[in-house]
Amino acid sequence: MAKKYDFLFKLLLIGDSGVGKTCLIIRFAEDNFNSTYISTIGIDFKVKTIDVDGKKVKLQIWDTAGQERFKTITTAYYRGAMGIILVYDITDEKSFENIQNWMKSIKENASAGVSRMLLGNKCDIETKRKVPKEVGVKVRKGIHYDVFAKSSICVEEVRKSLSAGITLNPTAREEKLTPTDKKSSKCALI
Ligand SMILES: Nc1nc2c(ncn2[C@@H]2O[C@H](COP(=O)(O)OP(=O)(O)OP(=O)(O)O)[C@@H](O)[C@H]2O)c(=O)[nH]1
Repeated sequence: MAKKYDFLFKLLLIGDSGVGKTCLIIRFAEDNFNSTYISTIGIDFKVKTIDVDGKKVKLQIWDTAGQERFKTITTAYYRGAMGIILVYDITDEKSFENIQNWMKSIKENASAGVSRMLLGNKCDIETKRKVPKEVGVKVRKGIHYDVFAKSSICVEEVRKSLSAGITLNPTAREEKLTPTDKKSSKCALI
């Protein structure tokens, strides 16, 4: 059977429980939103194929449970990830403070030099914002986005940046993971 993609990338979403990781993935993969909160148990994934420079790039996006009790299961998936997306809720200061702990967890469990992206979710409820936009940018130094899974507009911006951040290595064999070349990308991944 003919292969439907040229490259496969594995991405992982991490962050506190309830920040909206599942909603972001559903918005990204299915362009949908559901306000009912069903906490993720362990780990799940969705697949989305995007076009980058005329190549079909299959993104396998892993959704991890934010709850502490699933940490042993979820950290086992860090190693295989090429990009890790850290998510916090802009209306929840604690979820932003905890980004430091999630970063520590990346250091301990992921491959060295894995690309990272920081997303502040739920910016549709700007009136309840607790984490100033500038703080998010300053703390992480790299590129940072405020998004909302509730609308596809913000998420579309991230999709474009993800595409720009993915650098396809022409010498890599198909189906092999290709590391993001941070120097040459514009780059959503920090
Ligand atoms: N207003 C608003 N609510 C959101 C947004 N994204 C997610 N939510 C809500 O936040 C709640 C939690 O969303 P989830 O995506 O399940 O959160 P999670 O981070 O996957 O949580 P765990 O699976 O427990 O780790 C749900 O009630 C969502 O409807 C958003 O952009 N705006």
